[in-house]
Amino acid sequence: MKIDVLKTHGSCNDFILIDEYSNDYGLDDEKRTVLTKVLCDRKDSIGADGILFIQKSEKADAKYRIFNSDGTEPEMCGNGLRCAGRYITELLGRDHAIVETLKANLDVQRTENIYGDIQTFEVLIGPVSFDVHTLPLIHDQETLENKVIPELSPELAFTAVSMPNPHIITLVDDIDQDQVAEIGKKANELKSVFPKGVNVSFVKDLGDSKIFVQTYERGVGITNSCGTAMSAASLITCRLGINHPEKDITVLNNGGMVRCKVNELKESSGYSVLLKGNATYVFSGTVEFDFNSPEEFVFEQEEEFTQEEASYRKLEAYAKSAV
Ligand SMILES: N[C@@H](CCC[C@H](N)C(=O)O)C(=O)O
Repeated sequence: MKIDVLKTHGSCNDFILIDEYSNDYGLDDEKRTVLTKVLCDRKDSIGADGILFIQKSEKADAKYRIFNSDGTEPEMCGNGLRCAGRYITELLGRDHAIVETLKANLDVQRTENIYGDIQTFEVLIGPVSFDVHTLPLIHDQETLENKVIPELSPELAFTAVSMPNPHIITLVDDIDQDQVAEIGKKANELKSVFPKGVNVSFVKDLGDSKIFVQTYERGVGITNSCGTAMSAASLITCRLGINHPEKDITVLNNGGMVRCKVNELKESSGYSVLLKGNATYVFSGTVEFDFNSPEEFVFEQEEEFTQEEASYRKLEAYAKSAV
């Protein structure tokens, strides 16, 4: 069968988008898992951190499901939601859409460019919960805030939060990528504490409402950035009194930069986080795929979005100079 694919990225967290809204490819979850594992392989395939499947919805304008590169399906993906949101709004000919995700229907909206002429979208991340059962995290208290998890590390203090996918966040003076990889891998092997795995982020405060975030993603590994992690990190710095709710926080990462704004929800005394950033198209093409011999797929590239990529390189350079 022939499947149209679109390569996109949000802060260089990259995804292959497959439109099941307009096309009936007859996919079921087993096939989606096979497609994801084969097409996301960076050595012998297109390569990506995950696949975004765009589908029709009975509750919202459209639905998106994200599969991590290892074939697992998480509850949510912030960078992916901006890319899916751009695609859905373009498909529907609008600037705004409500998108169904596994746990909530979320708002996606085109917004002012984050830098130069870069197409920018904002998404409202939630529901947010500090209740350890929502991750889940096996712990003897209801919440874990700025505390050591002895099985993971004797010295790093973590906060656990679901966005609604599971995150633990630690604030450090300097980020050592090898340590992020080591602790991230360990946390995801520690099933007695994190039965469903966890995204692990290290955060450095740069002052002046700026932070740098590096994440080890469940189901992927180290990525250039993770949207829900950057939203969680912004929230945690507000809880620690480093940053402030209702004020833009610039979040730098290895793939560029986004802006987050933490909203305090008066009615529930909870939070949501507004995540603003690029939704960039890289190339489109088709994949000739036979599920009986998945490894023998043939990919043909059709269009390269060179202007978008060139504009994004300028943002990357700016973000590097801002660290
Ligand atoms: N990259 C994402 C998060 C994707 C899901 C994550 N790996 C998980 O398993 O929870 C983002 O931008 O939020």
